[in-house]
Amino acid sequence: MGKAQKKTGKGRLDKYYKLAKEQGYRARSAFKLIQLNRKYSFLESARCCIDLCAAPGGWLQVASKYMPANSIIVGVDLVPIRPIPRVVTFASDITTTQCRNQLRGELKDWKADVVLHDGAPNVGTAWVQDAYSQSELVLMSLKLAVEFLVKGGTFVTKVFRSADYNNLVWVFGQLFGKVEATKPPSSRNVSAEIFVVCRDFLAPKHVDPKFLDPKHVFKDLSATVVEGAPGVASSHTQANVFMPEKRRRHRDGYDDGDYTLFKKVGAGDFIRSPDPINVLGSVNQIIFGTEEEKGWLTMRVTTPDIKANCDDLKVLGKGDFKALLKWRMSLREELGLDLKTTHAEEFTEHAEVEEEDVDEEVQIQAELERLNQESAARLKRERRRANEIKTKTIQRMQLQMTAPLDIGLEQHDASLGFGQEDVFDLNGAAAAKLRLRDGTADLSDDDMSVGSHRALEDGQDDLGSDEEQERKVSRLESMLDGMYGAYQEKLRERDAKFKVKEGRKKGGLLEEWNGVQDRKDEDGEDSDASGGWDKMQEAKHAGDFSSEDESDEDGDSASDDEPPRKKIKPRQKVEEPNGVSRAAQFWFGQDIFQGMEVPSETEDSEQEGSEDEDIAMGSGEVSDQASSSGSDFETVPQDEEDDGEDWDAEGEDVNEKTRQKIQKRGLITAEAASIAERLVNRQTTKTHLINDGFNRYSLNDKDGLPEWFLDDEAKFYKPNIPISKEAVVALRARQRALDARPIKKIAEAKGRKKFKAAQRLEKAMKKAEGVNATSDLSEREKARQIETLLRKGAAKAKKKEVKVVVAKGAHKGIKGRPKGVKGKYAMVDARMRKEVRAKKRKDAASKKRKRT
Ligand SMILES: C[S@@+](CC[C@H](N)C(=O)[O-])C[C@H]1O[C@@H](n2cnc3c(N)ncnc32)[C@H](O)[C@@H]1O
Repeated sequence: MGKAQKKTGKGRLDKYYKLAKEQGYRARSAFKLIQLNRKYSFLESARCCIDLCAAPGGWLQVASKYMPANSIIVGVDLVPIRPIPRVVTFASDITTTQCRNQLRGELKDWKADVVLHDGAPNVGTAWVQDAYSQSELVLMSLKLAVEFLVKGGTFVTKVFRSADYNNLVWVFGQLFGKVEATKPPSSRNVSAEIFVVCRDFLAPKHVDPKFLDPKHVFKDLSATVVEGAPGVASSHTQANVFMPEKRRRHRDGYDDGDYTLFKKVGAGDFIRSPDPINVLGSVNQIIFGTEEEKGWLTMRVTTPDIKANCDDLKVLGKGDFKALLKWRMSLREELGLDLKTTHAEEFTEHAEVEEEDVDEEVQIQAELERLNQESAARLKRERRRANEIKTKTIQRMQLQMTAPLDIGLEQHDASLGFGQEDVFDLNGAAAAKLRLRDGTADLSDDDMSVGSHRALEDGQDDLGSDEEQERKVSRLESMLDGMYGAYQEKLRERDAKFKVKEGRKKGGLLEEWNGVQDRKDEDGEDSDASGGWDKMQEAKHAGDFSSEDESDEDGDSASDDEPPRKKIKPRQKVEEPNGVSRAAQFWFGQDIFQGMEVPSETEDSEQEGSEDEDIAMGSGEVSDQASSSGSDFETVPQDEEDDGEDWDAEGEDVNEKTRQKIQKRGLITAEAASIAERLVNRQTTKTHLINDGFNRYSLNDKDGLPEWFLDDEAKFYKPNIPISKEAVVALRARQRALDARPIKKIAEAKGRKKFKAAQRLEKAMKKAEGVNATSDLSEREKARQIETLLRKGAAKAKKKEVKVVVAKGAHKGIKGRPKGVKGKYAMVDARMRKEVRAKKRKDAASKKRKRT
């Protein structure tokens, strides 16, 4: 079996649909006749053709094209057909004598060579029009064919593979010499339709009227109709009300009578029927006709929803059917047809009565059990509450509703538990300790957080000791750091800017002006850690503090002569007068190097002269340059830790990188640009800048402070450097110029657009060639079609908008296109969004759990 095709949506717009559009046919069904004619060639030789059920006129168009000129073509349909050249049409019901008379009027005494019938009952429109089933329609068309066909003529009809099929073919066989059933390629596989081509009409002088009487032809099938009566639906017609979407069309054709009869059932029948599902699946409406049924309408159980559901069962969804069945159950209980459901309370009462009989011991046992259960439930509740609080706290943090600092202050935050008490409520901790010692701790496992557990485990430890306190604090700190990490992670996910900032920080591209900083700042490792104070101290120890003014002078004069950017030089290492850096001195000063000659760094240094200025605008740094002049200061021995800090082998590289970046990109912050401007205009000097570096922000001791606190400080606790209007304007102008430059992506997008346009045009050209090669079209028609194709090819195909329809209210349970919705649509479930979000949340939570 071939792959099932969709009969709705995109499946409908298949190759033949497009071909029909391209070739100007009104319906894709035109290709069915083309293909049938290709196989049996009945049109070319025909002089008169009757098309029964011809609207919108696809078959008529084909007939007019393939039949010789001046032939007679008559089309009939219930609905009017737009005029077609050389074709006579009228609107009529082919099952009526009026139609027969009209045909007679059109043909006069002519006989038709071909009678075509492609009729299908208009399911879902007027019930009257659907009074005949497909098979009956076929028999009616055969009746007309028998009357109007010439001897040897051809009758082509559509038949659905149903139980009637064989009977119909038998009748055809009685009237025609050759009867063949075929399914043209353009007929969809999903459709049960089949075409029967009856050739060589025998034109008997007398046709037994029974051959054309549905009652006789479909006689043995009448039982099915009886089966379809309300309340006793046949298994064939019964719909699976609980899984309507899974219902499949039977391969042997339409369900008989399923679309031709509008069935009603009395509410009484539904309530009393032993098989309510069958009733619901086979009727369209439940009515309240009798007095008894009308009485049910006023009952409380018969809600307005139930009444509305009864009105049209075909539009109901699963929930509505369930409601109807529940309603039926309630009514049956009321009517005494079913026993009332025994309620739980009744059982309880019963149990209580019995309890009086059981002896005291059992009662105590039960009481104990109850208490146990109660306490277990209480514990569970508390645990849940603690979890909720914890989740909320984290959520609030993620939503930036809580500063991380607040978490520590939330004394009742169960998630932080005992450790928190230790830090913020020492009395509480002491009391807990006492309780533990006295053995009066009445805390159950669940009453304690992680912290308290640990406290219990370390029961013997002295909680009041400083070490213990420190341990607790550090535990809390690490917990907070962990939470902060999670919070930052979230921030990073959400905020692209944050990512960029962090990246810059890591890359050592500090953009803000932070005053004079020590060398380590440049590494981006311990930014601000020692501040200007350390720098000053360092300079002092290095013995260059006294020479500052001197170097200032040099610096100033240099800045006077040249623009500041030229003056930017790689950072120099602080050197001792003997040419060895202080760090190297310390290193080689260790015992192990005793007696060895200390190498001179100046030899290897690429730097030229120590008096060079060291102004790094891009990084917002102005660093002092140690003078090489002799020192009047006593060198204070450094402790070992200092050594590590001062050892800055990569410092020069980083500075070089910064310098290169500035050279490449220029000054990128308004602060840096303003300072540069002031330097150029001699409004400030290097000395001033250095002095400005010693401010209240530079002398902060940041050791041991938590990361989140330092992050916050870095954002808000920093000097406010004045920026000039001109600097801002200049930077903006540069940014605008950058923005205006065509970027690679735009160029790529343009290229793609061009490429697609070329592709479209090429496709249109190919189609046009196809049209040109068709022999069926006149030159004029060809020209018109080619023009349309090329026009369409040149235009960009518009993306069709998809309308989203929520499957609730009136749309609930609807299959197929909802009312009033045109074009493409997507049916969505109202719950779906919530469920998808909940699933995402759960997945994320479980992932996180796995990670930790
Ligand atoms: C599939 S369409 C026919 C398409 C047509 N062969 C074409 O190519 O355009 C079926 C047609 O049967 C018509 N029909 C159904 N019952 C009819 C009846 N009793 N009398 C006349 N036409 C009827 C419908 O109005 C509908 O237009």
